[in-house]
Amino acid sequence: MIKIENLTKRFGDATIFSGLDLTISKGEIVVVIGPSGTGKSTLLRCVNFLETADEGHLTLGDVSVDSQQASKKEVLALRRKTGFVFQNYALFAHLTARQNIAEGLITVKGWNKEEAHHKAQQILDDIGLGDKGEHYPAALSGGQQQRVGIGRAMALEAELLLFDEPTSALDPEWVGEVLSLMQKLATRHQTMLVVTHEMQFAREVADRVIFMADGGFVEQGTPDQIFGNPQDPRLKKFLSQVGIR
Ligand SMILES: Nc1ncnc2c1ncn2[C@@H]1O[C@H](COP(=O)(O)OP(=O)(O)OP(=O)(O)O)[C@@H](O)[C@H]1O
Repeated sequence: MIKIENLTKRFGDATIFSGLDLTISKGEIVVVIGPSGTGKSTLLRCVNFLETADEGHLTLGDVSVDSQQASKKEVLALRRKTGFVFQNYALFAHLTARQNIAEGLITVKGWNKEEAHHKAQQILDDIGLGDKGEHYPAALSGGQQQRVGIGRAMALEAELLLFDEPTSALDPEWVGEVLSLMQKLATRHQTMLVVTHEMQFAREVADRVIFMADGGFVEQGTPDQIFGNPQDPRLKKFLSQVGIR
C-alpha cells in the first residue's frame, strides 16, 4: 500500500500544490490528468524524492518518511520501491539497452554484473526487444528507447511504478507500442501512478482517474465517472478542451 499524506510543494513564493492525500492499493492503476502546469510531474517527483516536498509524509510498504526529515538511507530505501519512467527516457547514451536495464540492478540492488545482465536480457525479451540488447539508445527508435526506460523500471520489481508523461516526447507512430507495454504491466497488477495526456489510456486502463487543478485534487473516480459524469466545472472545461465532451 502506498500512502501520501498532506503533500505540499512550493517553488519560491509559488505554492504548486498543498495538502494532497492519496492512498493507492496494491495493483491499482491511478492516472492523474489536468491542465498544463498544475504540478502533476512535480507530484511524481516528490513521491520519489527527485524533488523534496515542503511538507508531507510518504509510506511505501515498510518505509515511512517525512518529506523534510528523510535521511539519505530512507530516501534510498524508498527509491528502491519506486521505479520512475521519464518523459524523455533518460537513458545513459554511452550504455547499451541491456546495460541501461542492468545498471539499476547493479547500483540500486547490488547485484553482480552477470546476474544483472541475465535479468536484463529476460526483461528485453519480455518487452519485445530481445534482439536489441547490444544497441545504444541512439540506434533505437523513440518507442524502443521508452520501452527500455520502462524495462529499466520493471527490472527493479518496484512496488510502485511512476510514469511521467511517458509518451509525450514520442512521435505519434511510437505512442501505441509504449501504451501497450503499460497496459501489459497493468494486467499483471503492477501498481502504477501515471501522469499522462493520453485520455484513451486513462479511460481504458485506469482503475481511478484523478483530475488535478489549482493546486489540488479537484475530482476523482472511476473512468466512467470522470469521463462520463464529470461534476466540477473545471473538469468539464478541461474535458471539452481535450475534445472529450
Ligand atoms: N524546478 C522548478 N523550479 C521552479 N518552478 C518549477 C520547477 N519545476 C516545475 N516548476 C513549476 O511548477 C509548476 C508545475 O509544473 P509541473 O511540470 O509539475 O506541471 P505539470 O502539471 O506536470 O505540467 P505539464 O502537463 O505541462 O507537464 C509549473 O508552473 C512549473 O513552471
